[in-house]
Amino acid sequence: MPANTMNEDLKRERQRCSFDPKELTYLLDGGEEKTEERRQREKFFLDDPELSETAPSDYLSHKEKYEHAVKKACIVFKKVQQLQAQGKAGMQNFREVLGGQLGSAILRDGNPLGLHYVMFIPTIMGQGTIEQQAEWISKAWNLEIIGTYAQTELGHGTFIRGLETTATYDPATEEFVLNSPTLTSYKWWPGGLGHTANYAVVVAQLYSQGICHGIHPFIVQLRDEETHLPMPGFENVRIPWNYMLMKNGKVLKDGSYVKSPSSKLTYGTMIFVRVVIVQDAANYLRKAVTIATRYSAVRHQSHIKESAPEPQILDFVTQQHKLFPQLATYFALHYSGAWLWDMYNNVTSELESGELDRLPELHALACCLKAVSAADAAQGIETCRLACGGHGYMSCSSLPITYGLVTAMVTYEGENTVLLLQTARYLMKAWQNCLDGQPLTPSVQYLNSVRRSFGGVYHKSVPWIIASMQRIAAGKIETAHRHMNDKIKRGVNSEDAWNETSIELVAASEAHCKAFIVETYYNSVQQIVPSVSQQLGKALTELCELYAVNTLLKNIGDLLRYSNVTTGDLENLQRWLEELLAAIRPNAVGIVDGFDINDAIIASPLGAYDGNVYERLFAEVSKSPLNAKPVNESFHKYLKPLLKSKM
Ligand SMILES: CCCCC/C=C\C/C=C\C/C=C\C/C=C\C/C=C\CCCCC(=O)SCCNC(=O)CCNC(=O)[C@H](O)C(C)(C)COP(=O)(O)OP(=O)(O)OC[C@H]1O[C@@H](n2cnc3c(N)ncnc32)[C@H](O)[C@@H]1OP(=O)(O)O
Ligand SMILES: Cc1cc2nc3c(=O)[nH]c(=O)nc-3n(C[C@H](O)[C@H](O)[C@H](O)COP(=O)(O)OP(=O)(O)OC[C@H]3O[C@@H](n4cnc5c(N)ncnc54)[C@H](O)[C@@H]3O)c2cc1C
Repeated sequence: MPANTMNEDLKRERQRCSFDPKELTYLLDGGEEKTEERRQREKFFLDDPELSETAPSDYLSHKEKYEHAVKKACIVFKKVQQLQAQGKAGMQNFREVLGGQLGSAILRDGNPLGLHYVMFIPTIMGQGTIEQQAEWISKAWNLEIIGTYAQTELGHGTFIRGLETTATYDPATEEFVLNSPTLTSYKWWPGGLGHTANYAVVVAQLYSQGICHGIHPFIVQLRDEETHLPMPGFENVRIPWNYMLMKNGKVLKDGSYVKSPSSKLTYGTMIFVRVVIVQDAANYLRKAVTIATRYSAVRHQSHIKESAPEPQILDFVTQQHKLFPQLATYFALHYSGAWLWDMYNNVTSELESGELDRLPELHALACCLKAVSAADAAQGIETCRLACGGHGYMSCSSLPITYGLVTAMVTYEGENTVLLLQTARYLMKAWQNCLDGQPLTPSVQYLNSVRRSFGGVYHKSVPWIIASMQRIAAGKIETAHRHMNDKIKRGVNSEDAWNETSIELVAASEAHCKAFIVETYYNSVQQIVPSVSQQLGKALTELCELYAVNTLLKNIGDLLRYSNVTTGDLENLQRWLEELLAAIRPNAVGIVDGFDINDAIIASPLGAYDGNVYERLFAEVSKSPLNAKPVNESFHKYLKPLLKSKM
């Protein structure tokens, strides 16, 4: 590949961008100094020859991939320790390196230590007493032990009250006896459980004095700390009394049970991970849209005008309509994720002082935001793959693997439909409160105002769109509530009525979440615009408008059903969408440059900063061991005899 050449199209794109991409980078990182720190950190990891790929891991066997990942995870851990020793690694850096964008670039096929950091340690922090934290956290931070989070069983993942593993307290020995007596009670899915972890937080049904007290977390040793040989299986495994994490519910030594202030505090780690997922989903989407946008600026094909040269595919308006909403969705999820992270931290500190009032609202928002961000990011990444035509299908484009990682988010940490139904429970209660004139929590306040006014004359503004989306959400909430109650009035019991109404309940929950995202995104941009250059402010505003208009237009049916919008208004919205695509077009490459994603993290010949797409693609396929010899052995072994036998 010619050294230091920059693709001419990308050069031109960069010249025509109306703002300085560096300003966007600093904004997203939280300041120039933070950008510099991040870049240094990335360099520290990515320039390490032991961490850089010699050959793509696609060509390794399953076993080799695992061993490769463990080796790299250990190198990463040692490097994090070095940073910590220099006072350069805070919690956020830890997250970024062990998971997140940087981590997933280094550990492309997954991080064997991921669950240790994202669930094992947070569970001990959230569910352990001070003494238990003192005992386990430092061991875990220093990797003297490796943990995982073993909740899901072969038979139950969603319905955790149905878990079959039991932990029965024996006051005679002051021990718990753990049992997974059936095939369906086998712990199944926990990350790192197979070969990496030697400890786990095991979620089991607590029995004491003959009474079942529901699910609780226990620390269980899985493997010998020296030999790593597995401990005997889950049949009558005895663990000491203080291995039950007892910050919330507890068993006293005599076997009496002390209830937690809320049984749902046991579910705290799941809320934490759902919050993290919103941010992660956004980051994966921005990587995919960076790849697809740069590629679309470099790729020329077909004609807009027969008389003109083949255009950049980014000039097709349909291509813009595929990609620019994904750019905007990144920002929408980024700001909603940041908002949720703040709320999570505030509510968590309230919980520490015994205040539980805001837990239901946090749970309702974390559930729907996790569901919508995972689904939208997955769909957005798939759209980016499709937007790259055949080359997007190649595994070296990084788009298929990115989609694979994000589509898993739809299922883990609470399957999306199930989580949307959790939010719907909250919304049904909120609507009843609204009807009864009871106070509403901030995220559902809009129900009151929407109930008072059904209409609202179209004007070309995001606040009008927010009001329309809230109207749709309130309409769907009201419809689901009414239909469910009609069934109950007709004699259907409430559980069956819930199930029979669940399609509408899920739709209500999604609509509520989308309205929340648009409003949060808009408020965030309103706050940012005065502090940035006029050019960047304009670009950020256009993206926010695009997200709002596009989201509303995707719900035309709902808009017609729940508001007094006219077909003329819809035409205006369509025109506005097209104007925004045209306005964003000159800045598209500048925006993805502003994400400042290192080429090694992009890891795609289609999306590198220099735009040398074809040269990089060629270099990539040359790495395949299949292409090392001109004739593969299978020709002599199978094809040739077959060809001969036909002659
Ligand atoms: C220490 C810091 C470390 C920093 C991090 C450092 C490094 C990190 C390294 C890397 C990270 C980087 C990236 C990580 C990104 C992604 C994560 C990667 C991997 C994750 C792998 C996934 C792991 C898993 O999947 S673990 C298993 C998860 N399982 C689930 O989620 C199960 C889903 N099911 C449930 O949650 C529940 O069963 C349920 C569906 C909610 C139903 O529960 P149930 O008890 O039946 O409740 P019910 O419906 O009857 O409702 C009762 C009542 O309770 C309320 N409720 C329910 N849940 C909660 C909750 N969580 N909180 C509060 N309240 C809750 C519910 O609304 C009801 O209320 P009401 O009666 O209506 O009032
Ligand atoms: C990549 C990956 C990593 C994972 N890591 C871990 C881990 O580290 N630790 C751990 O403990 N677990 C882990 N899991 C398990 C994960 O949390 C569960 O798979 C997830 O919670 C979904 O549960 P399930 O598999 O039982 O799905 P199911 O509940 O069986 O879902 C199947 C279908 O049933 C529907 N359904 C189920 N219940 C309802 C309902 N009440 N109402 C309406 N529809 C319903 C769902 O919507 C879905 O369509 C992981 C899973 C994956 C895929």
